[in-house]
Amino acid sequence: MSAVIVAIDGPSGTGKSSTSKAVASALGLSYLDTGAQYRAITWWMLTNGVPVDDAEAVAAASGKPVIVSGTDPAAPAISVDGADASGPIRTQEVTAAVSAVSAVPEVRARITDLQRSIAAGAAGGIVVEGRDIGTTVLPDADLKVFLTASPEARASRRSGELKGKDASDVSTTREALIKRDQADSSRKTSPLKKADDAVEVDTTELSLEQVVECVVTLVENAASEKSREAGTASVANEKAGQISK
Ligand SMILES: Nc1ncnc2c1ncn2[C@@H]1O[C@H](COP(=O)(O)OP(=O)(O)O)[C@@H](O)[C@H]1O
Ligand SMILES: Nc1ccn([C@H]2C[C@H](O)[C@@H](COP(=O)(O)OP(=O)(O)O)O2)c(=O)n1
Repeated sequence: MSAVIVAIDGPSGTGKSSTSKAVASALGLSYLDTGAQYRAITWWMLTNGVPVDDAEAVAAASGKPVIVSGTDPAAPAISVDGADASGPIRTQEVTAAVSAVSAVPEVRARITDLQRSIAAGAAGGIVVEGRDIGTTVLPDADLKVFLTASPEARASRRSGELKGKDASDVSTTREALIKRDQADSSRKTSPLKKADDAVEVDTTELSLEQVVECVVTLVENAASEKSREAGTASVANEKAGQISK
């Protein structure tokens, strides 16, 4: 299969991470979780005493942390200043602060550069998941998928991950999700938005396996289209070469 670049965007709990990892593993592609990068920079701000609601302070510190992302879908990894950050970036404290930090333009510029260089270095192709991959980070991606699901489905999936949950957890999770969606969709710089040329997949009534199957087919079709175009372009170049001789 040709080295395809796949962008998977959508709000929280639509299945981006699970789908992207499974699709990348099935097709031998690299994988990048861009939400983990925004969580990592947020965690660094919190642990270094930067007031996360002060956009100027966040902007001034945005170049300091060294964030390194792994791209193996079977072993997602992220470190900050050399320390493994995969556990700490999933705390409630980070989740509550990440929308504010990721709305700061200097933070986005820095993380976007990092994402583009990782994608450019993935010689065998990559699945990149986030909020603005199709619209801003990789607007020339070979395939763009926008996952959606009802707020109820997303909240019940997310609260299903919590330990010792009770009935009130679903509604609390639902409120927190909706608040984060609103913040992520209404920020000025690169908001959460479906790209015009993205394929929208509503996952509300689908199992994870069905979503993975659907996206694998979309990627395979995009890869065939890409190699067909490359073939057509090389024939055209050959012809142009013969004409110019
Ligand atoms: N189609 C689906 N049906 C049921 N559960 C799902 C589906 N897709 C994902 N999940 C589950 O929902 C939770 C959130 O999925 P995740 O991939 O982390 O979403 P996102 O990355 O969009 O926030 C995970 O526990 C995952 O296993
Ligand atoms: N490309 C991206 C990815 C994530 N973000 C921000 C906005 C999100 O609320 C946070 C966290 O993203 P993450 O994908 O980890 O969130 P969930 O898995 O949905 O909880 O990061 C972003 O602004 N742009």
